[in-house]
Amino acid sequence: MKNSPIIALDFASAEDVYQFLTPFEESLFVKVGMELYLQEGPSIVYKLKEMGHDVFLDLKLHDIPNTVGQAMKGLARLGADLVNVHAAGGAAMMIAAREGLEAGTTAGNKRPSIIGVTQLTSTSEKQMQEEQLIETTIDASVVHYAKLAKSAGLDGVVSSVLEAKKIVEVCGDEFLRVTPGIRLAEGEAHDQIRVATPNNARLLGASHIVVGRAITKAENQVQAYKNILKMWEEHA
Ligand SMILES: O=C(O)c1cc(=O)[nH]c(=O)n1[C@@H]1O[C@H](COP(=O)(O)O)[C@@H](O)[C@H]1O
Repeated sequence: MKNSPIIALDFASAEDVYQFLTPFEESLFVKVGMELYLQEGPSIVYKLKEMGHDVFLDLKLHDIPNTVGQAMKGLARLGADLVNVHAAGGAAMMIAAREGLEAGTTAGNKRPSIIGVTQLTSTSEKQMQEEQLIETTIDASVVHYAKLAKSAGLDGVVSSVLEAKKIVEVCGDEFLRVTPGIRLAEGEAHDQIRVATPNNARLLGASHIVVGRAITKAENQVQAYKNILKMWEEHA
Protein backbone atom coordinates (compact mmCIF):
# COMPACT_ATOMS: atom_id res chain seq x y z
CA MET A 1 0.00 0.00 0.00
CA LYS A 2 1.30 3.43 -0.93
CA ASN A 3 1.95 6.06 1.70
CA SER A 4 1.01 9.10 -0.40
CA PRO A 5 -1.99 11.25 0.65
CA ILE A 6 -5.23 9.36 0.02
CA ILE A 7 -7.43 11.48 -2.25
CA ALA A 8 -11.14 11.22 -1.32
CA LEU A 9 -12.95 10.87 -4.66
CA ASP A 10 -16.17 12.32 -3.32
CA PHE A 11 -17.80 12.72 -6.73
CA ALA A 12 -21.27 11.74 -7.92
CA SER A 13 -20.24 9.85 -11.05
CA ALA A 14 -17.42 7.90 -12.68
CA GLU A 15 -17.31 10.55 -15.39
CA ASP A 16 -16.46 13.23 -12.83
CA VAL A 17 -13.77 10.96 -11.40
CA TYR A 18 -12.10 10.36 -14.77
CA GLN A 19 -12.18 14.06 -15.52
CA PHE A 20 -10.53 14.77 -12.18
CA LEU A 21 -7.86 12.08 -12.65
CA THR A 22 -6.91 12.87 -16.25
CA PRO A 23 -4.28 15.56 -15.51
CA PHE A 24 -2.48 13.41 -12.92
CA GLU A 25 0.52 11.56 -14.32
CA GLU A 26 1.42 9.32 -11.39
CA SER A 27 -0.44 6.42 -9.84
CA LEU A 28 -2.28 7.59 -6.75
CA PHE A 29 -3.87 6.32 -3.55
CA VAL A 30 -7.58 7.14 -3.89
CA LYS A 31 -10.65 6.64 -1.73
CA VAL A 32 -14.04 5.54 -3.00
CA GLY A 33 -16.70 6.49 -0.47
CA MET A 34 -20.44 6.13 -0.19
CA GLU A 35 -21.36 8.90 -2.61
CA LEU A 36 -19.45 7.39 -5.53
CA TYR A 37 -19.87 3.70 -4.72
CA LEU A 38 -23.64 3.94 -4.32
CA GLN A 39 -23.87 5.41 -7.82
CA GLU A 40 -21.28 3.34 -9.66
CA GLY A 41 -20.95 0.10 -7.69
CA PRO A 42 -18.05 -2.36 -7.97
CA SER A 43 -17.12 -1.26 -11.52
CA ILE A 44 -15.53 1.95 -10.24
CA VAL A 45 -13.21 -0.07 -7.98
CA TYR A 46 -12.21 -2.42 -10.82
CA LYS A 47 -11.58 0.52 -13.11
CA LEU A 48 -9.41 2.46 -10.63
CA LYS A 49 -7.36 -0.69 -9.95
CA GLU A 50 -6.94 -1.25 -13.70
CA MET A 51 -5.66 2.33 -13.95
CA GLY A 52 -2.96 1.40 -11.44
CA HIS A 53 -4.22 3.27 -8.37
CA ASP A 54 -4.36 1.96 -4.81
CA VAL A 55 -7.96 2.00 -3.59
CA PHE A 56 -9.39 2.59 -0.11
CA LEU A 57 -13.02 1.44 -0.29
CA ASP A 58 -14.61 3.48 2.49
CA LEU A 59 -18.07 2.00 3.14
CA LYS A 60 -17.84 2.15 6.96
CA LEU A 61 -19.82 -1.04 7.52
CA HIS A 62 -21.72 -1.19 10.83
CA ASP A 63 -24.24 -4.01 11.33
CA ILE A 64 -24.58 -7.36 13.08
CA PRO A 65 -21.50 -9.59 12.82
CA ASN A 66 -22.99 -12.06 10.33
CA THR A 67 -24.14 -9.34 7.93
CA VAL A 68 -20.82 -7.50 8.02
CA GLY A 69 -18.84 -10.73 7.69
CA GLN A 70 -20.77 -11.81 4.61
CA ALA A 71 -20.56 -8.33 3.07
CA MET A 72 -16.79 -8.32 3.58
CA LYS A 73 -16.52 -11.74 1.96
CA GLY A 74 -18.00 -10.21 -1.19
CA LEU A 75 -16.01 -6.98 -0.94
CA ALA A 76 -12.74 -8.94 -0.76
CA ARG A 77 -13.27 -9.92 -4.41
CA LEU A 78 -13.31 -6.30 -5.63
CA GLY A 79 -9.56 -5.93 -5.19
CA ALA A 80 -9.53 -2.86 -2.93
CA ASP A 81 -6.36 -2.40 -0.88
CA LEU A 82 -8.03 -1.02 2.23
CA VAL A 83 -11.58 -1.25 3.66
CA ASN A 84 -13.21 -0.10 6.88
CA VAL A 85 -15.93 -0.70 9.47
CA HIS A 86 -17.21 1.34 12.41
CA ALA A 87 -15.41 0.17 15.55
CA ALA A 88 -18.64 0.97 17.46
CA GLY A 89 -20.08 -2.18 15.89
CA GLY A 90 -18.05 -4.06 18.50
CA ALA A 91 -15.28 -6.65 18.71
CA ALA A 92 -17.42 -9.55 17.43
CA MET A 93 -18.42 -7.52 14.36
CA MET A 94 -14.81 -6.53 13.65
CA ILE A 95 -13.65 -10.14 13.98
CA ALA A 96 -16.42 -11.23 11.60
CA ALA A 97 -15.37 -8.49 9.16
CA ARG A 98 -11.75 -9.60 9.15
CA GLU A 99 -12.69 -13.27 8.86
CA GLY A 100 -15.10 -12.47 6.02
CA LEU A 101 -12.32 -10.69 4.17
CA GLU A 102 -9.98 -13.64 4.73
CA ALA A 103 -12.64 -16.06 3.45
CA GLY A 104 -13.30 -13.93 0.37
CA THR A 105 -9.67 -13.41 -0.60
CA THR A 106 -8.71 -15.77 -3.38
CA ALA A 107 -5.65 -17.97 -3.04
CA GLY A 108 -2.39 -16.20 -3.85
CA ASN A 109 -3.86 -12.74 -3.25
CA LYS A 110 -3.26 -10.54 -0.23
CA ARG A 111 -6.35 -9.80 1.85
CA PRO A 112 -7.27 -6.10 1.87
CA SER A 113 -6.15 -4.24 4.99
CA ILE A 114 -9.02 -3.42 7.31
CA ILE A 115 -9.34 -0.49 9.72
CA GLY A 116 -11.96 0.64 12.24
CA VAL A 117 -13.45 4.13 12.36
CA THR A 118 -13.13 5.37 15.96
CA GLN A 119 -14.83 8.75 16.41
CA LEU A 120 -15.59 10.57 13.16
CA THR A 121 -13.49 13.66 12.58
CA SER A 122 -16.73 15.65 12.34
CA THR A 123 -17.53 14.80 15.99
CA SER A 124 -16.57 17.14 18.84
CA GLU A 125 -15.97 15.98 22.39
CA LYS A 126 -19.11 17.80 23.57
CA GLN A 127 -21.23 16.21 20.87
CA MET A 128 -19.85 12.75 21.65
CA GLN A 129 -20.64 13.20 25.35
CA GLU A 130 -24.13 14.59 24.81
CA GLU A 131 -25.31 12.53 21.83
CA GLN A 132 -23.53 9.22 22.36
CA LEU A 133 -23.62 9.47 26.18
CA ILE A 134 -19.92 8.62 26.36
CA GLU A 135 -18.70 10.17 29.61
CA THR A 136 -15.02 10.43 28.84
CA THR A 137 -12.67 12.50 26.69
CA ILE A 138 -12.63 12.03 22.93
CA ASP A 139 -9.00 10.90 23.18
CA ALA A 140 -9.95 8.16 25.64
CA SER A 141 -12.83 7.01 23.44
CA VAL A 142 -10.63 6.89 20.33
CA VAL A 143 -7.84 5.00 22.12
CA HIS A 144 -10.40 2.59 23.57
CA TYR A 145 -11.76 1.82 20.09
CA ALA A 146 -8.20 1.49 18.75
CA LYS A 147 -7.39 -1.12 21.41
CA LEU A 148 -10.64 -2.94 20.63
CA ALA A 149 -9.87 -2.91 16.90
CA LYS A 150 -6.39 -4.24 17.57
CA SER A 151 -7.73 -7.01 19.80
CA ALA A 152 -10.07 -8.00 16.93
CA GLY A 153 -7.08 -8.36 14.59
CA LEU A 154 -7.71 -5.22 12.53
CA ASP A 155 -4.78 -3.51 10.84
CA GLY A 156 -5.44 -0.04 12.20
CA VAL A 157 -7.98 2.70 12.72
CA VAL A 158 -9.36 5.91 11.29
CA SER A 159 -8.96 8.75 13.77
CA SER A 160 -8.15 12.43 13.67
CA VAL A 161 -4.51 13.52 13.71
CA LEU A 162 -5.01 14.75 17.26
CA GLU A 163 -5.22 11.21 18.66
CA ALA A 164 -2.61 9.56 16.43
CA LYS A 165 0.32 9.79 18.84
CA LYS A 166 -1.60 8.13 21.67
CA ILE A 167 -2.64 5.34 19.30
CA VAL A 168 1.02 4.69 18.42
CA GLU A 169 1.89 4.58 22.12
CA VAL A 170 -0.82 2.06 22.90
CA CYS A 171 -1.06 -0.03 19.70
CA GLY A 172 2.43 0.32 18.20
CA ASP A 173 3.77 1.86 15.02
CA GLU A 174 2.70 -1.01 12.73
CA PHE A 175 -0.96 -0.34 13.54
CA LEU A 176 -2.30 2.11 10.90
CA ARG A 177 -3.51 5.62 11.82
CA VAL A 178 -5.46 6.82 8.79
CA THR A 179 -6.41 10.43 9.41
CA PRO A 180 -9.00 12.51 7.54
CA GLY A 181 -9.91 16.07 8.57
CA ILE A 182 -6.85 17.43 6.78
CA ARG A 183 -6.92 21.14 6.07
CA LEU A 184 -4.36 23.71 4.96
CA ALA A 185 -3.64 26.38 7.58
CA GLU A 186 -5.69 28.92 5.63
CA GLY A 187 -8.36 26.42 4.55
CA GLU A 188 -12.02 26.24 5.53
CA ALA A 189 -12.92 23.42 7.98
CA HIS A 190 -16.38 22.81 6.42
CA ASP A 191 -18.13 20.08 8.47
CA GLN A 192 -14.90 18.79 10.04
CA ILE A 193 -14.16 19.50 13.72
CA ARG A 194 -10.92 17.70 14.59
CA VAL A 195 -8.69 19.06 11.84
CA ALA A 196 -4.94 19.32 11.22
CA THR A 197 -2.51 20.35 8.49
CA PRO A 198 -0.53 17.75 6.47
CA ASN A 199 2.71 18.81 8.24
CA ASN A 200 1.20 18.33 11.68
CA ALA A 201 -0.36 15.03 10.61
CA ARG A 202 3.09 13.60 10.00
CA LEU A 203 4.63 15.20 13.09
CA LEU A 204 1.82 13.97 15.33
CA GLY A 205 1.98 10.34 14.23
CA ALA A 206 -0.47 9.74 11.36
CA SER A 207 0.54 6.86 9.09
CA HIS A 208 -1.72 8.08 6.23
CA ILE A 209 -3.75 11.21 5.51
CA VAL A 210 -7.09 11.38 3.69
CA VAL A 211 -7.68 14.60 1.76
CA GLY A 212 -10.83 15.48 -0.13
CA ARG A 213 -12.02 19.02 -0.65
CA ALA A 214 -8.60 20.67 -0.09
CA ILE A 215 -7.70 19.00 -3.41
CA THR A 216 -10.94 18.34 -5.26
CA LYS A 217 -12.32 21.86 -4.75
CA ALA A 218 -9.02 23.61 -5.49
CA GLU A 219 -8.66 25.70 -8.61
CA ASN A 220 -5.58 23.75 -9.66
CA GLN A 221 -6.16 20.26 -8.30
CA VAL A 222 -2.85 18.73 -9.41
CA GLN A 223 -0.92 21.61 -7.83
CA ALA A 224 -2.95 21.33 -4.62
CA TYR A 225 -2.14 17.61 -4.46
CA LYS A 226 1.55 18.27 -5.09
CA ASN A 227 1.70 20.90 -2.34
CA ILE A 228 0.06 18.56 0.15
CA LEU A 229 2.31 15.66 -0.89
CA LYS A 230 5.35 17.89 -0.36
CA MET A 231 4.23 18.98 3.12
CA TRP A 232 3.51 15.35 4.03
CA GLU A 233 6.85 14.05 2.72
CA GLU A 234 8.93 16.91 4.10
CA HIS A 235 8.06 16.01 7.65
CA ALA A 236 8.67 12.27 7.36
O1 LIG B 1 -13.41 6.93 6.95
C1 LIG B 1 -13.17 8.04 6.43
O2 LIG B 1 -12.53 8.11 5.40
C2 LIG B 1 -13.56 9.26 7.18
C3 LIG B 1 -13.65 9.12 8.56
C4 LIG B 1 -13.76 10.26 9.36
O3 LIG B 1 -13.77 10.18 10.60
N1 LIG B 1 -13.86 11.47 8.75
C5 LIG B 1 -13.83 11.62 7.40
O4 LIG B 1 -13.88 12.77 6.93
N2 LIG B 1 -13.74 10.51 6.59
C6 LIG B 1 -13.77 10.67 5.12
O5 LIG B 1 -12.66 11.45 4.69
C7 LIG B 1 -13.04 12.37 3.65
C8 LIG B 1 -12.71 13.76 4.11
O6 LIG B 1 -13.03 14.67 3.10
P1 LIG B 1 -12.66 16.23 3.21
O7 LIG B 1 -13.24 16.75 4.50
O8 LIG B 1 -13.30 16.82 2.00
O9 LIG B 1 -11.16 16.31 3.20
C9 LIG B 1 -14.50 12.12 3.36
O10 LIG B 1 -14.60 11.29 2.22
C10 LIG B 1 -15.03 11.39 4.59
O11 LIG B 1 -16.03 10.45 4.25
